Amino acid sequence: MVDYVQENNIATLWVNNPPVNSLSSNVRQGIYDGIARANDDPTVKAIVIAGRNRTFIAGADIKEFSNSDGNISVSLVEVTDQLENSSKPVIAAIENFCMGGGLEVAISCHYRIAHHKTRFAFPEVNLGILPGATGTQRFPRLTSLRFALDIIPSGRVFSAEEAFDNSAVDKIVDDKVYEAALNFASTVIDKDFNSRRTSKRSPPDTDLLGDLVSKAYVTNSKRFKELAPKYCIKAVAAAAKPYDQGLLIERDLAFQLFTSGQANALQYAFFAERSTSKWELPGGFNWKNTNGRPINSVAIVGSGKMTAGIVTCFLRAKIRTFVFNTTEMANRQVFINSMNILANDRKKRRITAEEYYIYLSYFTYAKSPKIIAKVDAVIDDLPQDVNIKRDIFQKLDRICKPSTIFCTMEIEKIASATKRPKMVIGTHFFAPANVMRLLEVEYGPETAPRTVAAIMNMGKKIRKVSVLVSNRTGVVANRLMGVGTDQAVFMLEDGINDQRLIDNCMEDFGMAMGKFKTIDIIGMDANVDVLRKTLNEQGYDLDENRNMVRKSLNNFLHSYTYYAFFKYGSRRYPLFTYELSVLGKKGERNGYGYYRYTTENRQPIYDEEIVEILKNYRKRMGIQTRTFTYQEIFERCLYSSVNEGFKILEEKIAHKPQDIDVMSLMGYGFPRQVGGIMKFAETTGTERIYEAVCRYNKLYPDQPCWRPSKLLERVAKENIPMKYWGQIANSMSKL
Ligand SMILES: CCCCCCC/C=C/C(=O)SCCNC(=O)CCNC(=O)[C@H](O)C(C)(C)COP(=O)(O)OP(=O)(O)OC[C@H]1O[C@@H](n2cnc3c(N)ncnc32)[C@H](O)[C@@H]1OP(=O)(O)O
Repeated sequence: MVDYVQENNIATLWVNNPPVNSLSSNVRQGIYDGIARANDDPTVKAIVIAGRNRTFIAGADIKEFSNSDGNISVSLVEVTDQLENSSKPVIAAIENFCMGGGLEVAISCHYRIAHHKTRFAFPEVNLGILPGATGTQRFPRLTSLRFALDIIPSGRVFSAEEAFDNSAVDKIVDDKVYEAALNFASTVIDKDFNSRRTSKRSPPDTDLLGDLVSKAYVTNSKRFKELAPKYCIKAVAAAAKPYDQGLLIERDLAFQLFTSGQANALQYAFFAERSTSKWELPGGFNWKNTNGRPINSVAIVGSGKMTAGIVTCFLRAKIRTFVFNTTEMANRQVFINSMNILANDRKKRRITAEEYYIYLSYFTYAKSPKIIAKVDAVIDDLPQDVNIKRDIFQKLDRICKPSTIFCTMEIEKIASATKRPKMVIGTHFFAPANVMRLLEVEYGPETAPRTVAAIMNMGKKIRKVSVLVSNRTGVVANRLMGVGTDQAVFMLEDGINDQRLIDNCMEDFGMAMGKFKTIDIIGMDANVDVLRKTLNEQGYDLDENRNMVRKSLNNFLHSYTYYAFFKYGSRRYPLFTYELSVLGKKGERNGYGYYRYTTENRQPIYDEEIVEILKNYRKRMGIQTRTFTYQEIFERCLYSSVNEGFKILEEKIAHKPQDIDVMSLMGYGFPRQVGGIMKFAETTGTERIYEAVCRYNKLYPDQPCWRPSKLLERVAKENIPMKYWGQIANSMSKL
């Protein structure tokens, strides 16, 4: 784990713990013992600490936080103290990742040499903790309170150049960092390095503490539903005190965070996100035993609201991207929109000017389908008309090379229209595609495992978190969270006179956005399209029937029929959204939705008109209003999604609860500090949720989302821990 190598009078401690050299217990012990050995050896005059696997250290071993292997070794605090107190100078040779505990190790050394491409960060805040191995005390002393208050509460990654500018590293090299560190070590041998002991210093800007702390509170306020950002600020502020006092404050705050449920949920989310790439198919094919051809070129066919967002994902990954539309104007518009997205990235310094031009050079117009004949994948962005899609994909089937994969959301309909059903798969991007990291990948009954492998690898290449699901009815993430949205609409219809009440309840819980604000952002049309499609599949024409009713608005009999129609058999549908859309409300896009929006300010404004429309609607529908408790709002919006999540598992649409959690976190702004909708179920208690689901099922028999999932029932009754839910679902007979 840590190799000790001596060359002339310099000892090197090589940290070797692939893939990212995390500071597991053996590594900590290895560094500690290595420093002691070098200090005891009179032939050693200086020590270099470096990382094998072409990286320094990416931090503490996160797995050990919740799952200690029982191996008692030194703590990271003891390691950092041991490094600083070394009687011989210690030089850190830093490359690739220097994060969290790795950065705490580096700043406890006496000198730091870094490769110019190193990525530095204190990402602890994203795991619900703080740099509790003296990082909050040493970092501001080495750099400044200003820089530490920028870096530690935000967790943002910073470059070697920024590190150098803020005195976090002493030298940057373009190549061979280890050799540079050895050379540097030979220049400091026998020199006094006492002033290099970080804990002995004071931050250079303690006089500015008040202003800096206030600024940090303002900058990070959006994340204050999480405890860690606030605690990070408090801990860094304590660096203005004498070191020992500051350290006590750091320990106290770190302990509180470590034992909080939020830290547990955030660390769970870290691994859940990574677990989605370990996909499995029912036949035993999986990410390990299946290879897919690399996707080096794609064609996006058609253009809509999301096209430019999707295109830029591929451009940023340097994948040749063809945009194929029948009109030159449509192609040009996609190019302009993509250019605008990249220009914004450049403005915000997410990419350099050079990268901007390189990325754009991967864009190509395709005026004729022949130009895209050799692409590795075609992505469907055509209008929602299945006949148009089938027609175009039939043509492409004849033109494209046999290995070209077709990505569409209409898997079965396109598969049956082509001679390559094995090469047809679903890819669902979430809007805005250039920002949202979730990619839902859907396999159909005939999709080949190697097609799945190719598209899952493509997802990784374009930096998406790809979740594999089986194709049944539409987008799985929408199904998961959509049931909660329907509940919100029903409660509004049934008596809540202020949409903000439901939205505030969800935002207080930590959702990025309330249910009605989400409908407005996604767009009324998109929401209504789902409803229209569902009813159409059952032979019911939503618009035709509404027109019929409109002609006789005050006719009670007709209204009653309308209501009965919409209950459609015994099922209730969230029609108020449709009602608003018919009145011309499109959501944020045209400024009118459940809220109002102005062109200057896209913040939702409460719209009293909604209550008036509601009152008329209720009258027409014969709805008797009633009151709602906060608890009912909370339970109906969230527990309905939990029940749906269990159904998605038992129907084998998703493979494991982590996949469902990632969909809720990355597709719908579920609070990360709760871990995801399934983790929420575990924390709340499945028994409690099951009881509520059964209760609502009795109360609302016209809402099928409350039929209790068999899996939830079993898990609740037998009190089964979450780690077995996927296994149990897989062992249940297919529904
Ligand atoms: C009073 C108590 C005092 C104790 C104080 C302790 C203070 C210190 C705390 C910490 O250091 S917390 C950890 C801080 N570091 C991080 O959060 C970094 C996490 N890792 C990443 O962000 C990324 O992995 C990366 C380093 C940027 C690399 O990204 P890349 O996309 O290249 O690879 P990944 O797929 O993300 O990871 C590969 C592989 O490695 C596993 N892994 C990564 N980091 C860790 C880690 N810190 N601990 C354990 N495992 C880690 C990751 O899960 C992947 O594994 P597999 O999924 O492939 O099995």
